[in-house]
Amino acid sequence: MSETKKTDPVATVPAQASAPEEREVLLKVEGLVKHFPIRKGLLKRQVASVKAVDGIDFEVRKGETLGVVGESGCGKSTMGRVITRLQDPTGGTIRFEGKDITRLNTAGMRPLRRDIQMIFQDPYGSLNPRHTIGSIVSAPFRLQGVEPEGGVKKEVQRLLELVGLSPEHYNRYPHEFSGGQRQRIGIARALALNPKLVVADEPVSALDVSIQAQVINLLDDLQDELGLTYVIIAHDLSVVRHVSDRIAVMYLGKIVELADRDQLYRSPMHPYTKALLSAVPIPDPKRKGGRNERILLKGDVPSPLSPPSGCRFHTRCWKATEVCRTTEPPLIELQVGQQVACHHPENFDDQQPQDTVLLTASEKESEPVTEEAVEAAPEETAAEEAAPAGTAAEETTVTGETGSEEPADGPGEPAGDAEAEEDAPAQATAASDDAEGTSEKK
Ligand SMILES: Nc1ncnc2c1ncn2[C@@H]1O[C@H](COP(=O)(O)OP(=O)(O)OP(=O)(O)O)[C@@H](O)[C@H]1O
Repeated sequence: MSETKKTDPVATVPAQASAPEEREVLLKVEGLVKHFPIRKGLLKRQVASVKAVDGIDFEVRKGETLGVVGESGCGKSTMGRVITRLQDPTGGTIRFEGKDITRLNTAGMRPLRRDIQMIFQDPYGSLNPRHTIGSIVSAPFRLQGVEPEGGVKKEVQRLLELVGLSPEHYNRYPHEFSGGQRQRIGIARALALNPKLVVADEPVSALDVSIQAQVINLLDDLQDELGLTYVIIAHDLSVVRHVSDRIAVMYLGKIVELADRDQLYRSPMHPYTKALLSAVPIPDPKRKGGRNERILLKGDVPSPLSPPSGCRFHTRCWKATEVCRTTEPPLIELQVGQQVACHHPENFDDQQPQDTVLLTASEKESEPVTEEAVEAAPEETAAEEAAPAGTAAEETTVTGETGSEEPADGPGEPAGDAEAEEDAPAQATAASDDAEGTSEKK
């Protein structure tokens, strides 16, 4: 963890020797694209595609935590599954420790399955109820043919202790545990093979708020102890706040802002980031004076089937002008440690100062309002977790690449994706605990 985290109340961690930006790059993603084809008719002709991830670039350095946030449907989970190669990308490249892993097949990925692990959202669905905890946590050893020193049982018991469970839980079954404990079991399984990169997809969103901090703190402690690198996906900025070194904000398949955690919270540059942040409760009322307005994002996230032209956020942005409608802003580093894709950023010089006339729609769109006004209409905050209207589910039948029909509000199962089945069969069936240390989402 970086030095910046020392001040966090929930994360008291020792400072690392080197600053995050000096550490070696572990994962590098360039131009990453994942489109899901939509097929219709008897011949299953492709008629459109869901642009879940639509050209994103980022890197993750050894020992750091990258938080990824955004509203539901913006492509976070898809990004997570593609970078772990549970799903194949449609385009772009993924490099892990300098090696191009974008097109590796199952056999090629096999040794890397030890190094790259995923923790999923649902601690209830991800553990096979018929298997004992010992069998679940030892699955990665079986699958990789690894015999730990001292034997599998001893190692599994050590892992259980590491995640705060008792070694005596070895012979118990998942239903005997609470949600938080089950997520700990999932974490123990993910850590079994001593991975270098852990991608955690909404690791606490299915848990009680009171338990969330404990699990996040556990991940944080484990990172220090084991030198792990994390990508933590969350829809809520307050979840990633305490553990992230840097945060990427996604909107409709794009990264709109990627910045050091403190910079992002102190002076967000993308209006969307500002809106998301304005909905995060401030725990310290003394600091409230600094931020007493919330931004109510009106309307829903547009459909990823046909995202808006230019800047994808322009249909909901209160600052949008003509250039936003016509020209996509590139993600550029406007300030050291802060990349933004916006023509009219907040807290920085306007990038298109000549373009001053607001789009008519923008004038009516989201706007800063006072806390009092928000309290009168709390249901419209940016943090709202409503499913995006106009997603594939509502508009048409979405078929995965197998041609199998699946609802678009929950289509993220690797098993519904032919590519995933072909190239990562172990992960596609992870719910049965037979995955190589991973667990199934939802
Ligand atoms: N297998 C699939 N087939 C078709 N569309 C899909 C598939 N998986 C995801 N999508 C669509 O891709 C878009 C992005 O989904 P994704 O789950 O990645 O978003 P998210 O930001 O993680 O949202 P959430 O927080 O709700 O999981 C959504 O519109 C979703 O319906």
